[in-house]
Amino acid sequence: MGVEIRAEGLVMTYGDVRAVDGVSFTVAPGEFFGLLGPNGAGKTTTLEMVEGLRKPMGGTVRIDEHEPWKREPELQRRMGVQLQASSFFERLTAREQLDTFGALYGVPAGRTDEMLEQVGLVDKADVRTEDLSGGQKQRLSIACALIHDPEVVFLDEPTAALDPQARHNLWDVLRTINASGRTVILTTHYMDEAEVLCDRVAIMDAGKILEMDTPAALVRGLDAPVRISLAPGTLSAQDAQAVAGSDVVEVDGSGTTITTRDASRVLSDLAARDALAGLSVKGASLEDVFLDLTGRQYRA
Ligand SMILES: Nc1ncnc2c1ncn2[C@@H]1O[C@H](COP(=O)(O)OP(=O)(O)OP(=O)(O)O)[C@@H](O)[C@H]1O
Repeated sequence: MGVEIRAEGLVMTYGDVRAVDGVSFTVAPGEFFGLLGPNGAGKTTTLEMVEGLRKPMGGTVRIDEHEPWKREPELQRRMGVQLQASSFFERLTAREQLDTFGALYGVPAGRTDEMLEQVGLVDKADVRTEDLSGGQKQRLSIACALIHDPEVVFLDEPTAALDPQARHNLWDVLRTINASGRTVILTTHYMDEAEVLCDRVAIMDAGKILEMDTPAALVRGLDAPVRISLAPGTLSAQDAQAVAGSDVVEVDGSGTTITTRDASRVLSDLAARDALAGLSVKGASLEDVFLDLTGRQYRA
């Protein structure tokens, strides 16, 4: 279960636009891999080459020993590609969509119920797809991609336009998919999503990968200061300045914030002063890494 993906020097141009400009990465069997980047970074085009929907203009991609653009049936059966919600068959219910996709792959009866259960759509089984909410359509499209129990799953912005509750529900579904050993590749604009789901991420911009590593390693590599906040009245500005290890101190109506590169020293001094009321410690996140690399907020 789980395939290996090797992309080397992938190139795709549209006229003058080098949409993908020499992209290389490897995804290990069972890994959860994220492609991150602002609009137009080249994520979808990269994914389409890996899925075999586009033949690379340069470079190679292999899924195990196969070249995906050749679309060999043996490989197709092992791949699940999340369709855009608009690609559903017209006028069918959620159950009928899944039955139809299942029939195409010759999967055993009963699989539809399993999938409805997995994506939390049992009570919507008999609703026509055009009457489902955006989030429900999104989950149904993932169920359709999984109906034939593929070893690798490709998801292009699976949680786009979902409310926070629906996003979190979908994260659970994606974790379950990956926990069963499948390789998962997803693109996303959401840094928090990548941080919690992905084993490794590649940050792309203008057709190139800028950095690739585990989210934790990327955050560590940033070597960013930590912000330690305390409730109002816990520590005066003067006392906060005197805390061992504190670099910058800000005091306002919401409390005292100490910025430091030596959080353990600051925290042990605060503990010694019995000044820990309302403590919150905030380190850098993947979003800070993204900002640092691209010089801007992600353009979601
Ligand atoms: N079919 C196409 N014809 C011409 N240009 C295209 C085509 N598809 C993509 N592009 C261009 O290639 C670049 C990369 O697009 P791509 O869709 O791969 O980026 P993306 O990172 O997936 O963006 P988004 O986050 O908006 O989906 C963009 O400049 C885009 O305008």
